[in-house]
Amino acid sequence: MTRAISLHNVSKRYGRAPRAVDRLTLDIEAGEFLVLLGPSGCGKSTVLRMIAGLEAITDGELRLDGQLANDMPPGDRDMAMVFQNFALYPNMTNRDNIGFPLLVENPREDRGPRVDATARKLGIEDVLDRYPSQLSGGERQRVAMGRAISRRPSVFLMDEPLSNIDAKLRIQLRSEIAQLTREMGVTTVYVTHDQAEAMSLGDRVAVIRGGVLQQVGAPRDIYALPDNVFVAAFIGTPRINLVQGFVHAPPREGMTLDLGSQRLPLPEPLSVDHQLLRIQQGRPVIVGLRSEATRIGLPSQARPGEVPLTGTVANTDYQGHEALVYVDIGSEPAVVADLESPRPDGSPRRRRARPRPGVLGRLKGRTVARTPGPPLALGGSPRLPYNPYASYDPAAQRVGAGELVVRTPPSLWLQKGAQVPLLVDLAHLYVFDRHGRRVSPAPAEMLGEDV
Ligand SMILES: Nc1ncnc2c1ncn2[C@@H]1O[C@H](COP(=O)(O)OP(=O)(O)OP(=O)(O)O)[C@@H](O)[C@H]1O
Repeated sequence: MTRAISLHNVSKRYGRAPRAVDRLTLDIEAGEFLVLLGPSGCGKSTVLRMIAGLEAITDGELRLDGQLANDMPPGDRDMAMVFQNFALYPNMTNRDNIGFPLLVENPREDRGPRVDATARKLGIEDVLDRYPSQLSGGERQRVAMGRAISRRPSVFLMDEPLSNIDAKLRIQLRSEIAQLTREMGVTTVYVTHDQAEAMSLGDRVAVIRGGVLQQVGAPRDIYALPDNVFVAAFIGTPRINLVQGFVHAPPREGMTLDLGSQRLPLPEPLSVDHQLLRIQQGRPVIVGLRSEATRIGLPSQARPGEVPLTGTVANTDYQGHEALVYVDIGSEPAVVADLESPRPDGSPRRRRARPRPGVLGRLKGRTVARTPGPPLALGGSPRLPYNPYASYDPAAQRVGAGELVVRTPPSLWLQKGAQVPLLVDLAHLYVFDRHGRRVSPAPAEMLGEDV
């Protein structure tokens, strides 16, 4: 059996603190694999714990298969949880750990066949008679998974189950989890801060920020059409290039996006999306270009839909199969607050090196993190005059200088400071308004479509 989970306007407040989860509405279909994705402290685990019944719901409704379940005891919900720290009983063998939920369910039943079948599924038959301390991290997590699946629950709740495992094994276990849960057809709610994990696992991904649901959809859809700048920045590697801009649309002249020292011309006749940008005339906007939107090429090599820019190579990041070239186009970065909020308890869980906003961005980030509704996009460092010959400043990289990341073949070696011609594919251009909402491609409601 598998069950549908429905959260309607669910909030959680701990004492007098602002809501850790703020009016969350989400319908999870029976058999669906839904990922809750967001930065540390955004409320993902709290949502999971409320679904499990381990945390009381302050406001709103939780329904399981349509039945109100706010006050249903955890034991009656038929859910199994897998945590990041494995949570195995150290003084029990792995066999007993896997069989423990079966023992609780029915002490008289012979657990052997089900434990063996579970272990076979997870490839851990050889370690059943050892203790958890005698296993590697990956094996321990498989035992934890085994304990969760042995009694065939109707829902799996997984809280960062792979975050204590090294990168290579994590990818292997990730595909094992995907296969296992699909085979079993059990509704799964999976919490992670890792967007790559979310994109590869989820039927749908729900992006949360500061306790507020930002967007929910299939991975392809939220990548292609992020509702706001936070979702755009959180999803995708390398991170989307975000720079500050202005819409320049004088009467009887072509429309351009002013990116600082350069302008991006929008080709005539204007597409519907670009026509609608006229509303933003004179207002600051955020221009988003994913790495696949930009390539190095001469204006004469432009394909239909591509427009030229120029830039200066700021840095090259050799990746083996490709190189990421950071090109300074003389624009100002748009810093998105709260992409990587520090863990409140300061514990070292899942730290990843990422460009961090400057002090101003971090301070502003704290104030907007709890802002319900669309996130604010904040300015970066003060604007400096564009100097193509200026030497590369690594500090500028850390605060997210207004550079474009361009993917190139690894054989192309570009020297720092070199001037490069760029071609921007306008099919991959995003524009967000000053509140961070996507305005191009135009959202369905702007086009008068049903949403
Ligand atoms: N028992 C608690 N008492 C008070 N505050 C809490 C409690 N549990 C969580 N919080 C707060 O609620 C907020 C959301 O926490 P939660 O653990 O749900 O976030 P998260 O997105 O799962 O973060 P992480 O990925 O770091 O686990 C945080 O600000 C956290 O400090």
